[in-house]
Amino acid sequence: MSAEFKQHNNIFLVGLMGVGKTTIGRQLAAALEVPFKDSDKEIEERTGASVSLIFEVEGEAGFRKREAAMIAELTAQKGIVLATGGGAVLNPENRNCLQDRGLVVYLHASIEELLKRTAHSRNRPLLENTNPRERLETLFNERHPFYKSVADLVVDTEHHTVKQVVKFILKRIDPTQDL
Ligand SMILES: Nc1ncnc2c1ncn2[C@@H]1O[C@H](COP(=O)(O)OP(=O)(O)OP(=O)(O)O)[C@@H](O)[C@H]1O
Ligand SMILES: O=C(O)C1=C[C@@H](O)[C@@H](O)[C@H](O)C1
Ligand SMILES: [Mg+2]
Repeated sequence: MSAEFKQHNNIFLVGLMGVGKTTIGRQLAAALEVPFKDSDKEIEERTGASVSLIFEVEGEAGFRKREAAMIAELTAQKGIVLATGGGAVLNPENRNCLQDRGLVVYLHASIEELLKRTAHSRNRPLLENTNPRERLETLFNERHPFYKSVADLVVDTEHHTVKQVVKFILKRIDPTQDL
């Protein structure tokens, strides 16, 4: 069984908006029969406001503060699958929490694919009122090194189905599992 997983029994998913953290995280948690947590959703529940509204009222800096507190709290738990916010890796303390407390999986897809997946999305304030392709490219260039630096495993979600990705991660946790 993978050492990073065994110590805390946690899986943390990182990657850009639309890459599949929530979709894959839910299915992975169901397969492992453990709770699924979504950092963005936990922040919304705690605050009583959508991510978009938090950005509007408190700015990105206000959101990042709430996110750092939430990442510290959630990664302190054991036995969860956590979908992090796309920008969580920007903060060095978040990166330490993720690296030290679970198996970190970087989900990856091309900008082209992410554009398609986020085309009709709401509640992604960083893609509003902007050229989404340019914005995603900038975010990718800025964040890819951070995603890579925290990741124990990188998985392509563009050329594999959700089911295949889940199976791949499960195998990595426990290679002896017959899936
Ligand atoms: N192979 C795949 N893996 C993951 N998602 C896929 C795949 N193929 C298609 N999708 C679709 O892509 C979308 C991914 O969105 P999802 O909300 O899971 O991403 P996210 O990483 O959580 O984004 P955000 O950071 O904005 O919360 C979903 O609509 C999902 O059905
Ligand atoms: O990529 C980002 O910076 C973000 C991604 C979302 O998950 C949310 O956390 C928020 O919209 C910011
Ligand atoms: Mg999500």
